[in-house]
Formats: sequence, structure tokens, C-alpha cells
Amino acid sequence: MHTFNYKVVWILGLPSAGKSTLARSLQVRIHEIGLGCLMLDGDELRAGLSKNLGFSASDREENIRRAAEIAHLSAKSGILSVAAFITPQEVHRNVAQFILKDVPVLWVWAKCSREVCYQRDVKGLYRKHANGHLSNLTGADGEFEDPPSSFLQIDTENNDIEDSTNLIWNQLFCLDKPGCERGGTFRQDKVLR
Ligand SMILES: Nc1ncnc2c1ncn2[C@@H]1O[C@H](COP(=O)(O)OS(=O)(=O)O)[C@@H](OP(=O)(O)O)[C@H]1O
Ligand SMILES: Nc1ncnc2c1ncn2[C@@H]1O[C@H](COP(=O)(O)OP(=O)(O)O)[C@@H](O)[C@H]1O
Repeated sequence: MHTFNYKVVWILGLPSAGKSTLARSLQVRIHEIGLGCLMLDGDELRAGLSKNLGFSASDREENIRRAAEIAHLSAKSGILSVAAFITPQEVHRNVAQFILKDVPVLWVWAKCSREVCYQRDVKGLYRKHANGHLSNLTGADGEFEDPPSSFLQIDTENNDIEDSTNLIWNQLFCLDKPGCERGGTFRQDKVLR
């Protein structure tokens, strides 16, 4: 019997900070122990359910509201969900927190400097912005407010994907239960800033 400490893992951060990578990596771990989870990723939601939404503050709020409502339904059905959204401002986080108030949520900040996000530029968005072809881009002309210290901070700039995933995994899982070997082998002596 495997028991999670949370019913939702909500990963937020700048574009290219590593949200989707960590969410996918977590999903692989969950599958490895024979469990399923619902993946909620900003790009995927915006390709369908949130197709009509853009990137104004109010559209982002509506996007987050929809994602949180799905995570809530999923939790009520006993299915863990892993959400990866920029969730840029406190107002957006408040919307999700209100909807998920009766659900245990692990709030994770994929923390990476703007400079490194710009270098990674996984989808070429920062370059598009620099060339004047994209506006309201979070981390460029779009605001991102650092979350409070109660959020689990994962420094995705100075740690690799494996260590970053381990840190989330160790919070998510009851470590005294079977099936936590990978989490258990996490090197506690390595400082994750
Ligand atoms: N202007 C602007 N600002 C931010 N992001 C943009 C923008 N335009 C397109 N994209 C793409 O949308 C992805 C982020 O969607 P989210 O649903 O996570 O955003 S939000 O939480 O509602 O703010 C984001 O994905 P990530 O790079 O994974 O964050 C981009 O692929
Ligand atoms: N510790 C880490 N966690 C997550 N991604 C990392 C890490 N270190 C390097 N990366 C790299 O950073 C990039 C993050 O891209 P992505 O996950 O698409 O970001 P986001 O979903 O936040 O836009 C990937 O190329 C990934 O391999």
C-alpha cells in the first residue's frame, strides 16, 4: 500500500524554469510504483480546455481556476494530480488555494534565475519577445512574484533533474512505506539550495 502525503503537487515558476520537466519526471516515478496520476500542464490545457484564453492577468486567473477545479475533482476521486503552471502572481495562487482549500497540496517553486531561463529558452519565447514578436511574457515584460517561503523551493539552476525530483518525491511520499527506495536513496548530505 502506497500513501502520498498530498493529493495535488502544484509546480510553478518562470518559462523554462523546469516545471514540465519535473512534472514528467515525477509522473515516471509514480508509474514506476504502479500508480497513476493526472498531469495538468499549462501548454496542454491551453491547447484544449483553455484554448480561448490568452495571457492577460484575468485570462491567467481563469486558466488557473479551471486547472484547480480539475485538480479538485481529481483529488475527490482519489487520484493524485501534478500541475505545472506559471501561476505568476499571488492573485493566481490565491484562486487555486481557495478552490483547493480542503485538499492537501504540495506547492513547489521551480526556482531558476531569469538569466538561466533566458539561456535555456526551451520554446524560443524569450527570443521572440526580444525580437518584438511576443508581449506579456512572464519573466520579460510580464510579472512574476516570488512565492512565500512556505512553498517548497527547488533550485533547478544548480541541481540536476534527478536531485530535484528526489526532493519533491521525498515530500510527496511517506518515506516509511515500501516503494520509497528511490526517495530513500536521496543524498541528504547534498545541499539543495
Ligand atoms: N506571453 C506568455 N507568457 C507566458 N507563457 C506563454 C506566453 N505565450 C505563450 N506562452 C506559453 O504558455 C505556457 C504557460 O502557460 P500557463 O498556463 O502555465 O500560464 S499561466 O499559469 O496561466 O500564467 C508557457 O509554457 P512554459 O514555458 O512551460 O511555462 C508557454 O509555452
Ligand atoms: N533541475 C532541473 N529541473 C528541471 N529542468 C531542468 C533542471 N536542470 C536542467 N533542466 C532543463 O531545463 C529545461 C526546462 O524546460 P521545461 O521543463 O520545459 O520548463 P518549463 O515547463 O518551466 O517551461 C529543460 O531543458 C530541462 O532539461
